[in-house]
Amino acid sequence: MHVRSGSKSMGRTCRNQMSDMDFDDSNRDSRDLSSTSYFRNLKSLSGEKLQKPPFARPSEPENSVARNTQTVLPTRNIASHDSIELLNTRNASRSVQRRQTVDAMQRVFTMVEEEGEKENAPCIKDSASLGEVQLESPPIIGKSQHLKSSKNRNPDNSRNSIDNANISGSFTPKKLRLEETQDDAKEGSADRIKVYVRLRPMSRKEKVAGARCCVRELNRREVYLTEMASECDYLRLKRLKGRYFVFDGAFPGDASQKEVYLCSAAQLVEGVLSGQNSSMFCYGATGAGKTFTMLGTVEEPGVMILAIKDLFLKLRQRSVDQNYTVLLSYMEVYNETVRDLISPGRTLVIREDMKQGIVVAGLTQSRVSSEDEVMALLHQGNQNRTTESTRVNETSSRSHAILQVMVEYSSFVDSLLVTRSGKLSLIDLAGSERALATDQRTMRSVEGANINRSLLALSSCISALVEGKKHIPFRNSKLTQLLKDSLGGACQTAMIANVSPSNLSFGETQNTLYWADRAKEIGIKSCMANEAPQVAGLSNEHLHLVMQLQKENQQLRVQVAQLQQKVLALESKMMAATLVCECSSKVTSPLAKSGGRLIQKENIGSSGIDAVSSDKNLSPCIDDEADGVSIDFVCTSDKVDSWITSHPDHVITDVQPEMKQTNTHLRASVTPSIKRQILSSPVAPYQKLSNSCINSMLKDNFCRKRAFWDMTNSPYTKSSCRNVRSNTQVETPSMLLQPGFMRGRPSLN
Ligand SMILES: Nc1ncnc2c1ncn2[C@@H]1O[C@H](COP(=O)(O)OP(=O)(O)OP(=O)(O)O)[C@@H](O)[C@H]1O
Repeated sequence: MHVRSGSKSMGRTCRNQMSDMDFDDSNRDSRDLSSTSYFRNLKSLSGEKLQKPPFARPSEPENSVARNTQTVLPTRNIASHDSIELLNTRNASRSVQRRQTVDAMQRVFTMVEEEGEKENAPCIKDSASLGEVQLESPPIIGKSQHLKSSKNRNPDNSRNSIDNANISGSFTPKKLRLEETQDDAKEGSADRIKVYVRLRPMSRKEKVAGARCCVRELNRREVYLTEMASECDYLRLKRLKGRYFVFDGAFPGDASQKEVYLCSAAQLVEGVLSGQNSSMFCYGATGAGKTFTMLGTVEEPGVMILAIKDLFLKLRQRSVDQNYTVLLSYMEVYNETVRDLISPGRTLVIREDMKQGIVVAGLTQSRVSSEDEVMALLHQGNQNRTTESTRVNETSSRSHAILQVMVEYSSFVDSLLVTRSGKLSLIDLAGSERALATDQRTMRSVEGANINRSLLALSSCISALVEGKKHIPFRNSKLTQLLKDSLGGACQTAMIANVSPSNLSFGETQNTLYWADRAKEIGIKSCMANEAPQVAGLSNEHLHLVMQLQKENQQLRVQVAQLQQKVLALESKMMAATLVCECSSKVTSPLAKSGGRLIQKENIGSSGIDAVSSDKNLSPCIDDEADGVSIDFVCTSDKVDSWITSHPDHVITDVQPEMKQTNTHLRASVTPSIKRQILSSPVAPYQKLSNSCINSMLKDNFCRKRAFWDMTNSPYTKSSCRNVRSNTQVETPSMLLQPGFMRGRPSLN
């Protein structure tokens, strides 16, 4: 009930405004009229080309018509006139009234055509600002574009709507602004919300129902709304009511999606790329074309898709080394709850953060790197979005959908490397709808009530912002809470008001245009760009060098991290192996006791080295062999043969002449008992070796086992392991400096 009365009150406001425009014949002599505006009204009321009425007086010369116009319809200086209002000749008889109307139309028609030839100025001058598409200004109605050219007109505008009413030849002055000039629009648009209107084509359903067009787009900025009964029905002209609205842009039914995007949202994408927050939302009655504008279809993608494509294109062009991050989130406000559309689940909570502004806690932020990924996420989100068939729209959105794209990238600005970040919010609001008295309280009507409630809250916020109130009731609904940044913050904001052209939706269209007109007055705070210069005072060349070095540094960091990981892995393996060896040298394996072979894994011979160190006679080194205990030892070369003969069962795996050729390095696979014999017996065939011999042998062995140290320029590198031996005598390779590495390593002296 509250909702309905609210929307009714809005309607009443508009109706009252309309009734204010009724003519009053008693003011006839004192009224003013801007002849050009009057002409425009007549034109717009009477279609493409105003026909001369059949009962006009053709014999009357044109100059006398113009003179008469000056007399009957005194024309003030155009610059001093912002609006016109035609008053109703209530007391005049019907025939007189009709005659007056027709006379006035004819006179003004002639006069304005003369004026138009003199002025002949283009209507839209700033089409270059629309990007690639140079919007022309097709004159929808005759030469009304002539009327737009005067810069002197209406210098102190803040509201741009024009009210008029019945056309009966009676006029009364009304202080309403006629229009903004292009320059005014440019100046004023910097610090206020930009508002656009988009008409959709008449639907098949409306055509079947015999609907007529009640709203027209004029010269890409103005919209004329009229309740006309028939465009050619002059008999009823007196009853016609109409109103002009001037916006930042107006799109007719046949405007393409690209045109709409370039004119309205492309500059928001630019804003985001320059480090600002931008947002855009579509507002209007159900079935007016909001979702079509925002999402569009596969053949005709809407603003969301075009903006994302544009964003990625520009990011690739502008970011240094493709260094950019794009995060995307998609949510809906359904029945006053916020839901994640990418990962649907629990309802989300809105929080207000001092730094970040409005934040939705727990909302998924997906990192995306291409348009295709965004499309996939959008598709996924739209499948989760709540849409239902309603009386008016077969695929009616039952929720407000909000797509947020966070961007961060680095680029060069005036030889400075700058990192910028911005947020783009694209919002497809659910449509307001009229609940009928006969409607049952179904889920649809509950949804409708919630939608209307949030839109009512939005209109309250708009009113409060326009009136400059201290308290803005953003907290009245989830939608307004989420839109707080867009409406009342430092954010570039654009609104597209979608309207149906059908006279069957006159009330909704009037309402939408009214609120769109009000929204135009909402100021926005100046937006500070979120940008951080990285290096100051360097030439371009140096900056490139810095970038290159940063990149190399990054790569090296990755490599170092990878190597560190490898080192740590090896270190842990070595420590484990050391422990196993130490245990095996102290405790006799049960396998050995049973005469079997002891298997030692990862044995690098530390126990053998220990034995040598303690014994000083031998230099055995126990190695890991899969099928036995391997022992390395050195004996004098002349004893090798006799040792081999006396131990025929033991396989000699390696015989190498030792450095000085006097000793031979032997490796034998032996049983543990023989190994003990070798280790404990100081007698031949083992030769007592000097420390230097042992060291050199150990170094050889050590090197062979640890070939991966080659990369560290180890002086122990053998030619067999590595082709190049380093000349640099580095005692300890850099990688060995890893903490804990030395613990398991034998002393080399
Ligand atoms: N500019 C347009 N050109 C062609 N078709 C349009 C246009 N605008 C809207 N339509 C069509 O009108 C119908 C209703 O549009 P849409 O679903 O976008 O309305 P809506 O405002 O989002 O409604 P609701 O608020 O109920 O979700 C759709 O079939 C859509 O294809």
